[in-house]
Amino acid sequence: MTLENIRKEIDALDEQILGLLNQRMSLVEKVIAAKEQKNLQVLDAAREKFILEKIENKIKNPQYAASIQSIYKEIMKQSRDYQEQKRLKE
Ligand SMILES: C=C(O[C@@H]1C=C(C(=O)O)C=C[C@H]1O)C(=O)O
Repeated sequence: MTLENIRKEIDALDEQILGLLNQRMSLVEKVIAAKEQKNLQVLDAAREKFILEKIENKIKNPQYAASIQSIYKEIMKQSRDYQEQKRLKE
């Protein structure tokens, strides 16, 4: 496989990842209102631990584990930061 072809596949996957991240953020938007109704704080450490454990079991190559876990930690951090920013604006 040539570099050009590999990058074409990466670009196609990035399209999918972007679509999913857009969907994830719009669900985070709904989480904000749901948590406010129940008076819950933004951070739910138990939920994040559950997500990270679930992910760990789905990683096919153990060599990717640290990278994928870091990506997920960052996704959840950005999700929390977004929620906090929204709360500050209200
Ligand atoms: C989105 C939520 O808020 C936070 C962010 C999470 C996430 O991005 O998956 C998970 C737990 C919370 O710390 C949630 O509570 O579901």
